Amino acid sequence: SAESSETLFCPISDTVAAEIFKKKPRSRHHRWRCAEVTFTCPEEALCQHWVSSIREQLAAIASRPKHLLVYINPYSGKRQGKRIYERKVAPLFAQAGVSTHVIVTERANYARDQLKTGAELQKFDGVVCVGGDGMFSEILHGLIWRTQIDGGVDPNCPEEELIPCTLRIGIIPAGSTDCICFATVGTNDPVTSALHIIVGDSQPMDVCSVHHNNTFLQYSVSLLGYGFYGDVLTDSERKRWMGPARYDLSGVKMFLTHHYYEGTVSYLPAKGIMGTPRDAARCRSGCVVCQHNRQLLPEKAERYEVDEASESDSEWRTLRGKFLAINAASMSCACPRSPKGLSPAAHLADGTTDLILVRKCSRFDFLRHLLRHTSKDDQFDLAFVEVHRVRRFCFTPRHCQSDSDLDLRENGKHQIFSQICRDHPACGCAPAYSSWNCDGEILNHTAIDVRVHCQFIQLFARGIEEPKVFEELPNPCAI
Ligand SMILES: CCCCCCCCCCCCC/C=C/[C@@H](O)[C@H](COP(=O)(O)O)NC(=O)CCCCC
Ligand SMILES: Nc1ncnc2c1ncn2[C@@H]1O[C@H](COP(=O)(O)OP(=O)(O)O)[C@@H](O)[C@H]1O
Ligand SMILES: [Ca+2]
Repeated sequence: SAESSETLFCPISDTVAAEIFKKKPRSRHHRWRCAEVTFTCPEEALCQHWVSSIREQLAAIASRPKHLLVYINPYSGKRQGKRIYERKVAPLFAQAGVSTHVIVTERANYARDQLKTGAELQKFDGVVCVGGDGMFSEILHGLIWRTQIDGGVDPNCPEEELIPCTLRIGIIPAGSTDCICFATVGTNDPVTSALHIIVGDSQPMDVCSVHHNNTFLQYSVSLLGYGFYGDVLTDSERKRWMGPARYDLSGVKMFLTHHYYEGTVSYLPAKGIMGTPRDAARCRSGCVVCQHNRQLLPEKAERYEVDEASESDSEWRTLRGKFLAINAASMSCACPRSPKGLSPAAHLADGTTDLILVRKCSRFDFLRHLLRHTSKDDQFDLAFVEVHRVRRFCFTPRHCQSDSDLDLRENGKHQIFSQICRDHPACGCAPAYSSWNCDGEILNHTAIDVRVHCQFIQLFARGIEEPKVFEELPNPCAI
Protein backbone atom coordinates (compact mmCIF):
# COMPACT_ATOMS: atom_id res chain seq x y z
CA SER A 1 0.00 0.00 0.00
CA ALA A 2 1.03 3.64 -0.54
CA GLU A 3 3.04 5.37 2.16
CA SER A 4 0.96 7.53 4.47
CA SER A 5 2.12 10.61 6.31
CA GLU A 6 0.69 13.01 8.88
CA THR A 7 2.12 16.32 10.02
CA LEU A 8 2.10 17.14 13.69
CA PHE A 9 2.96 20.50 15.07
CA CYS A 10 5.12 20.98 18.12
CA PRO A 11 6.35 24.13 19.85
CA ILE A 12 10.14 24.47 20.11
CA SER A 13 12.50 27.21 21.21
CA ASP A 14 14.90 28.91 18.79
CA THR A 15 17.84 27.11 20.37
CA VAL A 16 16.30 23.66 19.97
CA ALA A 17 15.22 24.52 16.43
CA ALA A 18 18.79 25.49 15.68
CA GLU A 19 20.00 22.11 16.90
CA ILE A 20 17.38 20.14 14.92
CA PHE A 21 17.83 22.06 11.71
CA LYS A 22 21.56 22.76 12.26
CA LYS A 23 21.04 26.50 11.97
CA LYS A 24 22.63 29.18 14.11
CA PRO A 25 20.30 30.22 16.96
CA ARG A 26 18.78 33.64 16.46
CA SER A 27 19.88 36.44 18.70
CA ARG A 28 16.37 37.01 20.06
CA HIS A 29 16.42 34.52 22.92
CA HIS A 30 13.42 32.88 24.53
CA ARG A 31 11.26 32.99 21.41
CA TRP A 32 9.40 29.85 20.53
CA ARG A 33 8.22 28.85 17.09
CA CYS A 34 6.14 26.03 15.63
CA ALA A 35 7.99 23.32 13.79
CA GLU A 36 6.47 20.71 11.54
CA VAL A 37 7.67 17.15 11.87
CA THR A 38 6.43 14.70 9.25
CA PHE A 39 6.35 11.02 10.15
CA THR A 40 5.89 8.50 7.38
CA CYS A 41 4.81 4.89 7.71
CA PRO A 42 3.92 2.17 5.23
CA GLU A 43 0.24 1.71 6.16
CA GLU A 44 -2.53 4.25 6.42
CA ALA A 45 -4.24 2.36 9.25
CA LEU A 46 -1.04 2.38 11.28
CA CYS A 47 -0.59 6.07 10.57
CA GLN A 48 -4.12 6.83 11.80
CA HIS A 49 -3.48 4.71 14.87
CA TRP A 50 -0.38 6.76 15.67
CA VAL A 51 -2.25 10.04 15.13
CA SER A 52 -5.20 9.10 17.32
CA SER A 53 -2.87 7.75 20.04
CA ILE A 54 -0.85 10.97 20.08
CA ARG A 55 -4.06 13.05 20.18
CA GLU A 56 -5.37 10.94 23.08
CA GLN A 57 -2.09 11.30 24.97
CA LEU A 58 -2.12 15.06 24.50
CA ALA A 59 -5.77 15.32 25.58
CA ALA A 60 -4.95 13.35 28.72
CA ILE A 61 -2.38 15.91 29.89
CA ALA A 62 -4.45 17.66 32.54
CA SER A 63 -2.26 20.77 32.62
CA ARG A 64 -3.05 21.62 28.98
CA PRO A 65 -6.02 24.00 28.74
CA LYS A 66 -8.98 22.92 26.62
CA HIS A 67 -11.34 25.89 27.00
CA LEU A 68 -10.14 29.47 27.39
CA LEU A 69 -11.85 32.78 28.00
CA VAL A 70 -10.05 35.46 25.97
CA TYR A 71 -10.35 39.24 26.48
CA ILE A 72 -8.89 41.57 23.84
CA ASN A 73 -8.24 45.27 24.52
CA PRO A 74 -8.49 46.79 21.02
CA TYR A 75 -6.79 50.01 22.20
CA SER A 76 -3.64 48.55 23.82
CA GLY A 77 -0.22 49.59 22.54
CA LYS A 78 -0.35 50.32 18.83
CA ARG A 79 -4.00 49.18 18.67
CA GLN A 80 -3.03 45.89 17.07
CA GLY A 81 -4.46 43.54 19.74
CA LYS A 82 -7.33 42.20 17.64
CA ARG A 83 -5.16 41.71 14.59
CA ILE A 84 -2.37 40.02 16.56
CA TYR A 85 -4.87 37.62 18.13
CA GLU A 86 -6.67 36.78 14.88
CA ARG A 87 -3.55 36.37 12.75
CA LYS A 88 -0.99 34.88 15.11
CA VAL A 89 -2.75 33.29 18.06
CA ALA A 90 -6.22 32.02 17.05
CA PRO A 91 -4.80 29.69 14.32
CA LEU A 92 -2.44 28.10 16.87
CA PHE A 93 -5.22 27.56 19.40
CA ALA A 94 -7.37 25.99 16.66
CA GLN A 95 -4.52 23.72 15.52
CA ALA A 96 -3.93 22.59 19.10
CA GLY A 97 -7.62 21.88 19.70
CA VAL A 98 -8.07 24.64 22.30
CA SER A 99 -11.58 26.10 22.16
CA THR A 100 -12.03 29.78 23.00
CA HIS A 101 -14.69 32.29 23.93
CA VAL A 102 -13.37 35.64 22.69
CA ILE A 103 -14.59 39.00 24.01
CA VAL A 104 -13.37 42.35 22.68
CA THR A 105 -13.63 44.88 25.50
CA GLU A 106 -15.97 47.84 25.01
CA ARG A 107 -14.59 50.14 27.71
CA ALA A 108 -12.00 50.30 30.47
CA ASN A 109 -12.78 47.77 33.25
CA TYR A 110 -15.20 45.83 31.02
CA ALA A 111 -13.23 42.59 31.51
CA ARG A 112 -12.70 43.21 35.23
CA ASP A 113 -16.40 43.82 35.87
CA GLN A 114 -17.50 40.76 33.87
CA LEU A 115 -15.08 38.51 35.76
CA LYS A 116 -16.14 39.96 39.12
CA THR A 117 -19.78 39.14 38.67
CA GLY A 118 -21.05 37.86 35.35
CA ALA A 119 -18.73 35.39 33.62
CA GLU A 120 -19.42 31.66 34.02
CA LEU A 121 -15.91 30.65 34.95
CA GLN A 122 -16.46 26.95 35.79
CA LYS A 123 -16.29 25.90 32.15
CA PHE A 124 -12.90 27.51 31.48
CA ASP A 125 -9.37 26.28 32.22
CA GLY A 126 -7.91 29.77 32.13
CA VAL A 127 -8.37 33.41 31.19
CA VAL A 128 -6.21 35.03 28.51
CA CYS A 129 -5.72 38.76 28.05
CA VAL A 130 -4.54 40.33 24.82
CA GLY A 131 -3.04 43.72 25.65
CA GLY A 132 -0.60 45.37 28.02
CA ASP A 133 0.00 45.43 31.75
CA GLY A 134 -3.22 47.40 32.30
CA MET A 135 -5.28 44.71 30.64
CA PHE A 136 -3.54 42.02 32.72
CA SER A 137 -4.34 44.08 35.80
CA GLU A 138 -8.06 44.04 34.89
CA ILE A 139 -8.08 40.23 34.66
CA LEU A 140 -6.10 39.91 37.89
CA HIS A 141 -8.53 42.15 39.77
CA GLY A 142 -11.62 40.46 38.37
CA LEU A 143 -10.38 36.97 39.27
CA ILE A 144 -9.00 37.79 42.72
CA TRP A 145 -12.12 39.73 43.67
CA ARG A 146 -14.44 36.98 42.48
CA THR A 147 -12.45 34.31 44.39
CA GLN A 148 -12.57 36.30 47.65
CA ILE A 149 -16.26 37.12 47.43
CA ASP A 150 -17.17 33.48 46.54
CA GLY A 151 -15.02 32.34 49.50
CA GLY A 152 -16.49 34.86 51.97
CA VAL A 153 -13.23 36.82 52.44
CA ASP A 154 -13.30 40.60 52.89
CA PRO A 155 -10.71 42.10 50.48
CA ASN A 156 -10.83 45.43 52.36
CA CYS A 157 -9.09 44.02 55.42
CA PRO A 158 -5.28 44.18 54.95
CA GLU A 159 -4.73 41.45 57.56
CA GLU A 160 -7.14 39.00 55.93
CA GLU A 161 -5.58 35.82 54.50
CA LEU A 162 -6.70 35.88 50.85
CA ILE A 163 -7.82 32.79 48.93
CA PRO A 164 -5.49 32.09 45.97
CA CYS A 165 -7.02 32.02 42.47
CA THR A 166 -7.13 28.65 40.78
CA LEU A 167 -7.68 29.75 37.17
CA ARG A 168 -4.42 30.39 35.33
CA ILE A 169 -3.91 33.65 33.43
CA GLY A 170 -2.31 33.88 29.99
CA ILE A 171 -0.88 37.06 28.49
CA ILE A 172 -0.68 37.68 24.76
CA PRO A 173 1.49 40.81 24.67
CA ALA A 174 0.08 43.68 22.63
CA GLY A 175 0.64 46.61 24.98
CA SER A 176 3.00 49.53 25.49
CA THR A 177 5.41 48.11 28.10
CA ASP A 178 4.47 44.40 28.36
CA CYS A 179 6.59 44.15 31.49
CA ILE A 180 4.67 41.26 33.08
CA CYS A 181 4.94 39.14 29.95
CA PHE A 182 8.60 40.04 29.31
CA ALA A 183 9.65 39.32 32.90
CA THR A 184 7.90 35.94 33.01
CA VAL A 185 8.69 34.64 29.51
CA GLY A 186 11.84 36.54 28.54
CA THR A 187 10.32 38.13 25.45
CA ASN A 188 7.15 39.93 24.41
CA ASP A 189 6.29 37.76 21.46
CA PRO A 190 2.63 36.74 20.92
CA VAL A 191 3.46 33.38 19.28
CA THR A 192 5.78 32.37 22.14
CA SER A 193 3.13 33.26 24.72
CA ALA A 194 0.43 31.37 22.79
CA LEU A 195 2.66 28.27 22.75
CA HIS A 196 3.30 28.48 26.51
CA ILE A 197 -0.49 28.57 26.96
CA ILE A 198 -1.03 25.59 24.64
CA VAL A 199 1.54 23.37 26.38
CA GLY A 200 -0.06 24.30 29.72
CA ASP A 201 2.94 25.85 31.46
CA SER A 202 2.49 27.17 35.00
CA GLN A 203 4.43 29.90 36.75
CA PRO A 204 3.42 31.00 40.25
CA MET A 205 3.60 34.70 40.97
CA ASP A 206 3.53 36.94 44.04
CA VAL A 207 0.79 39.56 44.33
CA CYS A 208 0.94 42.71 46.49
CA SER A 209 -2.27 44.02 48.01
CA VAL A 210 -2.39 47.80 48.41
CA HIS A 211 -4.59 49.37 51.09
CA HIS A 212 -5.27 52.87 52.36
CA ASN A 213 -6.69 53.20 55.88
CA ASN A 214 -8.12 49.67 55.83
CA THR A 215 -9.69 50.22 52.44
CA PHE A 216 -8.58 48.08 49.52
CA LEU A 217 -7.12 50.06 46.62
CA GLN A 218 -5.44 47.74 44.12
CA TYR A 219 -3.30 44.62 43.55
CA SER A 220 0.16 44.80 41.98
CA VAL A 221 2.47 42.16 40.52
CA SER A 222 5.23 44.24 38.96
CA LEU A 223 5.96 47.88 39.79
CA LEU A 224 4.56 50.12 42.48
CA GLY A 225 6.31 53.42 41.81
CA TYR A 226 5.97 56.81 43.52
CA GLY A 227 7.80 59.93 42.31
CA PHE A 228 9.47 59.46 38.93
CA TYR A 229 7.44 56.49 37.63
CA GLY A 230 4.19 57.85 39.08
CA ASP A 231 4.78 61.20 37.41
CA VAL A 232 5.74 59.59 34.09
CA LEU A 233 2.50 57.59 34.11
CA THR A 234 0.32 60.59 35.07
CA ASP A 235 1.87 62.72 32.35
CA SER A 236 1.75 59.95 29.73
CA GLU A 237 -1.97 59.27 30.19
CA ARG A 238 -2.71 62.60 28.46
CA LYS A 239 -0.59 61.46 25.51
CA ARG A 240 -2.24 58.08 24.96
CA TRP A 241 -2.84 58.95 21.31
CA MET A 242 0.96 58.68 20.80
CA GLY A 243 0.96 54.96 21.66
CA PRO A 244 3.99 53.44 23.44
CA ALA A 245 6.19 56.47 22.54
CA ARG A 246 4.24 58.47 25.14
CA TYR A 247 6.42 56.95 27.86
CA ASP A 248 9.66 58.16 26.20
CA LEU A 249 8.39 61.73 25.94
CA SER A 250 6.98 61.78 29.48
CA GLY A 251 10.14 60.08 30.76
CA VAL A 252 12.34 62.87 29.37
CA LYS A 253 9.93 65.53 30.63
CA MET A 254 9.79 64.13 34.15
CA PHE A 255 13.54 63.64 34.22
CA LEU A 256 13.95 67.36 33.41
CA THR A 257 11.39 68.53 35.99
CA HIS A 258 13.38 66.59 38.63
CA HIS A 259 10.73 66.65 41.35
CA TYR A 260 11.43 65.12 44.71
CA TYR A 261 8.88 64.22 47.39
CA GLU A 262 9.10 64.09 51.17
CA GLY A 263 7.69 61.24 53.14
CA THR A 264 8.16 58.34 55.52
CA VAL A 265 8.72 54.75 54.44
CA SER A 266 8.36 51.90 56.96
CA TYR A 267 9.15 48.34 55.96
CA LEU A 268 9.27 44.83 57.32
CA PRO A 269 12.51 43.21 56.03
CA ALA A 270 12.22 39.67 54.69
CA LYS A 271 14.30 37.77 57.22
CA GLY A 272 15.93 34.34 56.92
CA ILE A 273 15.24 34.05 53.22
CA MET A 274 17.53 32.94 50.43
CA GLY A 275 18.67 35.75 48.10
CA THR A 276 19.26 39.50 48.23
CA PRO A 277 18.50 42.30 45.75
CA ARG A 278 22.24 42.61 44.97
CA ASP A 279 22.71 38.96 43.91
CA ALA A 280 24.28 38.16 40.56
CA ALA A 281 21.93 35.15 40.22
CA ARG A 282 18.59 35.70 38.47
CA CYS A 283 15.11 34.22 38.93
CA ARG A 284 14.87 31.58 36.22
CA SER A 285 12.59 28.70 35.26
CA GLY A 286 12.18 26.32 38.24
CA CYS A 287 13.88 28.88 40.53
CA VAL A 288 15.21 27.27 43.73
CA VAL A 289 15.11 30.57 45.63
CA CYS A 290 11.35 30.89 45.01
CA GLN A 291 10.77 27.25 46.03
CA HIS A 292 12.92 27.58 49.15
CA ASN A 293 11.39 30.86 50.32
CA ARG A 294 7.85 29.59 49.75
CA GLN A 295 8.60 26.65 52.05
CA LEU A 296 9.76 29.03 54.78
CA LEU A 297 6.25 30.43 55.06
CA PRO A 298 4.10 28.47 57.46
CA GLU A 299 0.65 27.43 56.35
CA LYS A 300 -2.35 29.75 56.49
CA ALA A 301 -3.33 30.16 60.16
CA GLU A 302 0.22 30.10 61.52
CA ARG A 303 1.46 32.52 58.88
CA TYR A 304 -0.97 35.12 60.11
CA GLU A 305 0.30 34.71 63.67
CA VAL A 306 3.96 34.92 62.57
CA ASP A 307 3.29 38.20 60.75
CA GLU A 308 1.56 39.61 63.81
CA ALA A 309 4.42 38.48 66.03
CA SER A 310 7.14 40.02 63.91
CA GLU A 311 5.24 43.31 63.77
CA SER A 312 4.90 43.41 67.53
CA ASP A 313 8.63 42.56 67.87
CA SER A 314 9.26 45.97 66.28
CA GLU A 315 11.10 44.51 63.34
CA TRP A 316 9.71 47.35 61.28
CA ARG A 317 12.26 49.92 60.15
CA THR A 318 11.45 53.52 59.32
CA LEU A 319 13.17 55.98 56.98
CA ARG A 320 12.30 59.61 56.35
CA GLY A 321 13.58 61.81 53.58
CA LYS A 322 13.26 63.47 50.22
CA PHE A 323 12.91 60.96 47.43
CA LEU A 324 13.06 61.23 43.64
CA ALA A 325 11.59 57.76 43.39
CA ILE A 326 10.23 55.05 45.67
CA ASN A 327 9.82 51.80 43.75
CA ALA A 328 8.64 48.39 44.88
CA ALA A 329 9.55 45.76 42.29
CA SER A 330 7.87 42.41 43.01
CA MET A 331 9.58 40.95 39.95
CA SER A 332 12.56 42.15 37.90
CA CYS A 333 10.29 44.45 35.83
CA ALA A 334 12.39 43.61 32.79
CA CYS A 335 10.88 45.01 29.61
CA PRO A 336 12.13 46.00 26.15
CA ARG A 337 13.11 49.46 27.53
CA SER A 338 15.23 47.84 30.24
CA PRO A 339 15.95 44.15 29.53
CA LYS A 340 17.45 43.60 32.99
CA GLY A 341 14.70 45.56 34.75
CA LEU A 342 14.30 47.80 37.76
CA SER A 343 15.48 45.11 40.18
CA PRO A 344 17.34 42.49 38.14
CA ALA A 345 17.66 39.97 41.01
CA ALA A 346 14.02 40.20 42.16
CA HIS A 347 12.05 36.94 42.18
CA LEU A 348 8.69 36.15 40.63
CA ALA A 349 7.43 33.94 43.44
CA ASP A 350 9.52 34.30 46.63
CA GLY A 351 6.95 36.23 48.70
CA THR A 352 8.96 39.47 48.73
CA THR A 353 9.22 42.78 46.93
CA ASP A 354 12.39 44.86 46.40
CA LEU A 355 11.91 48.33 47.86
CA ILE A 356 14.17 50.77 45.99
CA LEU A 357 14.62 54.25 47.46
CA VAL A 358 16.24 56.92 45.30
CA ARG A 359 16.98 59.94 47.48
CA LYS A 360 17.24 63.52 46.28
CA CYS A 361 20.39 63.94 44.18
CA SER A 362 21.58 66.03 41.23
CA ARG A 363 20.06 65.60 37.77
CA PHE A 364 23.38 64.22 36.59
CA ASP A 365 23.42 61.54 39.29
CA PHE A 366 19.78 60.61 38.65
CA LEU A 367 20.60 60.24 34.96
CA ARG A 368 23.50 57.93 35.88
CA HIS A 369 21.09 55.83 37.92
CA LEU A 370 18.49 55.68 35.12
CA LEU A 371 21.03 54.88 32.41
CA ARG A 372 22.34 51.95 34.46
CA HIS A 373 18.96 50.25 33.92
CA THR A 374 20.00 49.83 30.31
CA SER A 375 23.63 48.73 30.83
CA LYS A 376 25.55 46.09 32.80
CA ASP A 377 26.39 48.56 35.57
CA ASP A 378 24.70 48.17 38.96
CA GLN A 379 21.96 50.79 39.39
CA PHE A 380 22.03 50.26 43.18
CA ASP A 381 25.76 50.96 43.54
CA LEU A 382 25.25 54.70 44.13
CA ALA A 383 25.32 56.58 47.44
CA PHE A 384 21.79 57.99 47.05
CA VAL A 385 20.16 54.63 46.19
CA GLU A 386 19.23 51.90 48.67
CA VAL A 387 17.37 48.66 48.17
CA HIS A 388 15.71 46.33 50.69
CA ARG A 389 13.95 43.00 50.20
CA VAL A 390 10.71 43.29 52.18
CA ARG A 391 7.45 41.46 52.97
CA ARG A 392 5.44 44.54 53.72
CA PHE A 393 5.83 48.34 53.63
CA CYS A 394 3.90 51.56 54.25
CA PHE A 395 4.39 55.02 52.82
CA THR A 396 3.06 58.32 54.17
CA PRO A 397 3.78 61.58 52.33
CA ARG A 398 5.01 64.36 54.60
CA HIS A 399 1.91 66.54 54.26
CA CYS A 400 -0.42 63.65 54.84
CA GLN A 401 0.21 63.03 58.53
CA SER A 402 -3.20 64.22 59.71
CA ASP A 403 -6.70 63.40 58.57
CA SER A 404 -7.45 67.03 57.73
CA ASP A 405 -4.48 67.17 55.32
CA LEU A 406 -5.73 63.98 53.78
CA ASP A 407 -9.23 65.29 53.25
CA LEU A 408 -7.92 68.50 51.71
CA ARG A 409 -5.73 66.58 49.31
CA GLU A 410 -8.31 64.05 48.33
CA ASN A 411 -11.02 66.68 47.88
CA GLY A 412 -9.15 67.85 44.84
CA LYS A 413 -7.19 71.00 45.79
CA HIS A 414 -3.94 69.11 45.86
CA GLN A 415 -4.67 67.58 42.49
CA ILE A 416 -5.22 71.01 40.94
CA PHE A 417 -2.08 72.63 42.41
CA SER A 418 0.05 69.59 41.68
CA GLN A 419 -1.08 69.69 38.10
CA ILE A 420 -0.26 73.40 37.75
CA CYS A 421 3.24 72.77 39.16
CA ARG A 422 3.77 69.77 36.88
CA ASP A 423 2.71 71.67 33.79
CA HIS A 424 4.75 74.77 34.69
CA PRO A 425 7.97 73.54 36.26
CA ALA A 426 9.43 77.05 35.89
CA CYS A 427 7.16 78.25 38.73
CA GLY A 428 9.84 76.83 41.05
CA CYS A 429 7.24 75.38 43.40
CA ALA A 430 7.81 71.68 43.99
CA PRO A 431 4.56 69.69 44.28
CA ALA A 432 4.06 68.04 47.65
CA TYR A 433 2.67 64.82 46.22
CA SER A 434 3.32 62.44 43.41
CA SER A 435 1.03 59.52 42.51
CA TRP A 436 1.58 55.79 42.75
CA ASN A 437 2.03 53.93 39.48
CA CYS A 438 0.53 50.51 40.25
CA ASP A 439 1.29 48.17 37.31
CA GLY A 440 0.51 51.09 35.01
CA GLU A 441 -2.64 52.31 36.79
CA ILE A 442 -2.69 55.52 38.87
CA LEU A 443 -3.75 55.08 42.49
CA ASN A 444 -5.93 57.82 43.91
CA HIS A 445 -4.30 57.76 47.36
CA THR A 446 -0.67 58.41 48.29
CA ALA A 447 -0.58 56.98 51.84
CA ILE A 448 -0.50 53.23 51.31
CA ASP A 449 0.06 49.94 53.11
CA VAL A 450 1.47 47.15 50.91
CA ARG A 451 1.65 43.44 51.70
CA VAL A 452 3.08 40.62 49.56
CA HIS A 453 1.04 37.42 49.08
CA CYS A 454 3.45 34.62 48.12
CA GLN A 455 2.65 32.61 44.94
CA PHE A 456 -0.88 33.90 44.89
CA ILE A 457 -1.65 33.43 41.20
CA GLN A 458 -0.51 31.17 38.37
CA LEU A 459 0.39 32.27 34.85
CA PHE A 460 0.57 30.20 31.67
CA ALA A 461 4.37 30.64 31.59
CA ARG A 462 7.45 28.83 32.94
CA GLY A 463 9.75 31.70 33.91
CA ILE A 464 12.75 32.68 31.83
CA GLU A 465 14.77 29.72 30.61
CA GLU A 466 18.56 29.85 30.71
CA PRO A 467 19.98 29.39 27.22
CA LYS A 468 21.30 25.83 27.02
CA VAL A 469 24.61 24.84 25.51
CA PHE A 470 24.12 22.45 22.61
CA GLU A 471 25.73 19.47 24.36
CA GLU A 472 23.06 19.63 27.05
CA LEU A 473 20.14 19.70 24.65
CA PRO A 474 17.46 17.09 25.20
CA ASN A 475 16.51 14.64 22.53
CA PRO A 476 14.02 16.62 20.37
CA CYS A 477 11.64 13.64 20.36
CA ALA A 478 11.38 13.96 24.14
CA ILE A 479 10.41 17.65 24.18
C1 LIG B 1 17.20 58.15 30.21
C2 LIG B 1 17.14 56.66 30.12
C3 LIG B 1 16.01 56.16 30.95
C4 LIG B 1 15.94 54.67 30.92
C5 LIG B 1 15.06 54.21 32.03
C6 LIG B 1 14.62 52.85 31.75
C7 LIG B 1 13.93 52.26 32.94
C8 LIG B 1 12.75 51.53 32.47
C9 LIG B 1 12.15 50.69 33.55
C10 LIG B 1 10.75 50.43 33.19
C11 LIG B 1 10.04 49.65 34.23
C12 LIG B 1 8.67 49.41 33.77
C13 LIG B 1 7.83 48.74 34.79
C14 LIG B 1 6.47 48.47 34.20
C15 LIG B 1 5.51 49.34 34.20
C16 LIG B 1 4.22 49.07 33.47
O1 LIG B 1 3.33 48.35 34.29
C17 LIG B 1 3.58 50.39 33.09
C18 LIG B 1 2.28 50.15 32.30
O2 LIG B 1 2.51 49.40 31.15
P1 LIG B 1 1.41 49.29 29.98
O3 LIG B 1 0.10 48.95 30.62
O4 LIG B 1 1.87 48.20 29.06
O5 LIG B 1 1.33 50.61 29.33
N1 LIG B 1 4.51 51.14 32.27
C19 LIG B 1 5.10 52.25 32.72
O6 LIG B 1 4.84 52.73 33.79
C20 LIG B 1 6.09 52.92 31.77
C21 LIG B 1 7.35 53.31 32.47
C22 LIG B 1 8.29 53.93 31.47
C23 LIG B 1 9.40 54.63 32.14
C24 LIG B 1 10.30 55.36 31.17
N1 LIG C 1 -12.25 48.89 25.14
C1 LIG C 1 -11.52 49.71 25.90
N2 LIG C 1 -11.56 51.06 25.70
C2 LIG C 1 -10.79 51.88 26.43
N3 LIG C 1 -9.94 51.49 27.40
C3 LIG C 1 -9.84 50.16 27.64
C4 LIG C 1 -10.63 49.21 26.90
N4 LIG C 1 -10.32 47.97 27.35
C5 LIG C 1 -9.41 48.13 28.34
N5 LIG C 1 -9.12 49.44 28.51
C6 LIG C 1 -8.15 50.07 29.44
O1 LIG C 1 -7.03 50.50 28.68
C7 LIG C 1 -5.93 50.72 29.57
C8 LIG C 1 -4.62 50.38 28.92
O2 LIG C 1 -4.62 49.06 28.55
P1 LIG C 1 -3.31 48.22 28.27
O3 LIG C 1 -3.78 46.93 27.71
O4 LIG C 1 -2.45 48.19 29.44
O5 LIG C 1 -2.58 49.04 27.10
P2 LIG C 1 -1.21 49.86 27.14
O6 LIG C 1 -0.13 48.86 27.36
O7 LIG C 1 -1.11 50.49 25.80
O8 LIG C 1 -1.28 50.86 28.25
C9 LIG C 1 -6.22 49.88 30.79
O9 LIG C 1 -6.37 50.75 31.88
C10 LIG C 1 -7.54 49.17 30.49
O10 LIG C 1 -8.36 49.13 31.63
CA1 LIG D 1 8.75 38.64 44.43
